Amino acid sequence: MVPVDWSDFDAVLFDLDGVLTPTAQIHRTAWAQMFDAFLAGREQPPFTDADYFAHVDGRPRTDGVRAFLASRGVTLPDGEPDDPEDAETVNGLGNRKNAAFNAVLARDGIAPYPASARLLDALRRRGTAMAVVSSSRNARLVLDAAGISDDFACVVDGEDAATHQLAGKPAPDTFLRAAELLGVDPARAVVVEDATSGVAAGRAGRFGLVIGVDRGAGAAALTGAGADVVVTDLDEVLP
Ligand SMILES: O=P(O)(O)OC[C@H]1O[C@@H](O)[C@H](O)[C@@H](O)[C@@H]1O
Repeated sequence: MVPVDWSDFDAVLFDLDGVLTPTAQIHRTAWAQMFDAFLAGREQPPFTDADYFAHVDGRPRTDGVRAFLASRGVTLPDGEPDDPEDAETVNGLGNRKNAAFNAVLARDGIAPYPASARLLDALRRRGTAMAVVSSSRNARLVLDAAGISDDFACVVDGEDAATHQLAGKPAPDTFLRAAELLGVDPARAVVVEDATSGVAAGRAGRFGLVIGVDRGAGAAALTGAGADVVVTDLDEVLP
């Protein structure tokens, strides 16, 4: 157990994919499927888990496409948000990956991590305010599919970030907006993240505590990005 004095905090801001639901794995597989097809045509080695954690994890969709392509020395035009899935543009590649993600979600559904569900229950009983802060434009769909939407007083997702022109993680803007919507001081709020980009966002926003959940990014990388504590599952911080 990692001791967290929950009486020091009024709110908890949870990332979604990889923190509350195992959807990071679905995202990672969908990214690999799309990028591997793209890279094969350019005689480049396949997309690896290390590529995912370093360049894509936690970031808004098109930021992830650009960051990974840049790491391979490839630049594509942005194109338009409604580009077809076969367009060789940043948006086209993102749309292709999104179709793969949604196909798996529709086919398999999703349930929360059991330990995450236990922490949500415990915090709800304590009366702690809770929000979801996700870069994903699919966050509300995933929350509904997992049956946990009602646990959260507010959700700030990729759609909200676009509407309000908020910079994506690793910038702190989406977390700060959630704190504002909840009416809490960031110093009295906890950020829970599995991606180094998200941990860095929590640190940059000067939140009271940043909990890193190691789902593959690695404890050293999460600590290096600014996590105060790193756990492997969320029942380690149950009140
Ligand atoms: O493509 P979406 O659903 O808008 O999601 C964007 C990103 O959302 C983040 O939550 C995931 O960690 C990333 O893997 C994903 O790429």
